[in-house]
Amino acid sequence: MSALSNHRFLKMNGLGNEITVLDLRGSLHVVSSAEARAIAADSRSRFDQLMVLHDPVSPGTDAYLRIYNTDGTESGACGNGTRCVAWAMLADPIMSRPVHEGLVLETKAGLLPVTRVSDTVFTVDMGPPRLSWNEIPLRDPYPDTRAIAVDTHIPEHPELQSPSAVGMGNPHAIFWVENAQAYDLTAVGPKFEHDPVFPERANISFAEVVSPDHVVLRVWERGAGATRACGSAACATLVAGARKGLTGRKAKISLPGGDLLIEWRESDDHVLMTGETQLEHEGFFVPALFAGAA
Ligand SMILES: N[C@@H](CCC[C@H](N)C(=O)O)C(=O)O
Repeated sequence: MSALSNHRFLKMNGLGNEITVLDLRGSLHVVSSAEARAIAADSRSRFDQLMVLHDPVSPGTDAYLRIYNTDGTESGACGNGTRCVAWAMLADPIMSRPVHEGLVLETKAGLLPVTRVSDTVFTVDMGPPRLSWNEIPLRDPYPDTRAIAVDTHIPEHPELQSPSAVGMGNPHAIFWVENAQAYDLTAVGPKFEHDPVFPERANISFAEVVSPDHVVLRVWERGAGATRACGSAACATLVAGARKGLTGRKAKISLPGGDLLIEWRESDDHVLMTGETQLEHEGFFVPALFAGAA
């Protein structure tokens, strides 16, 4: 029987980005790719990202997070999911413990300090953007210009060329377009996600600048497909927009699921993301879910 059988989970969302939160603190179990896919396949626990809490690793942190996409692959960052985890650690009657309000979470990509703005609104310090080609990562060296633009295109859309590339603990490519609604994400997204220029694949964004402090964004997520919101993509977009002179260092990023406020702080180069979280329901994994999943 899987260690996850009968285990409690929370189904949440961050602006419609579907998040399942699982608390494995106190356990040595590491969710396998097959277990993550099985959890994603069930309608009660369906997710774009599965956020798994483990015991803290580095001194001064409150939990270590493993983040899984729908396809079972792991990511170093998920902004919307991090806000959901913070809510669970502070407000869920079972997951919350008497911790201080200023949480510090850790992922394989680094530290994520979180502060609570109101009951359901949190700010995540997503850290500094990664702008060199080997940190994003890209296949080939690119000079660090005002906005790194990578050479990728698909024949069906000759206008979609040279997206900005930014790492936010995960790889992002941003196309600057006149109308973000004009693209069929399911047709175009996977082609760019798997472009060999991105050795670890990439999250693909279509960004429409409304004004220097407002961008409309649609995102095809690596390993999860079209989602209603992607926090790290919103951060990457603001950074790339500011470097290109299209936006200021603070902007509202409007996604299909709602708005995120993003600030690229001048004093320490960190990117701050503020937005809502919502609890949908709690549940328990039925043992049959993991039949055949190692
Ligand atoms: N939705 C997330 C990003 C999730 C990770 C991504 N799909 C990846 O594999 O890089 C967010 O809110 O940041």
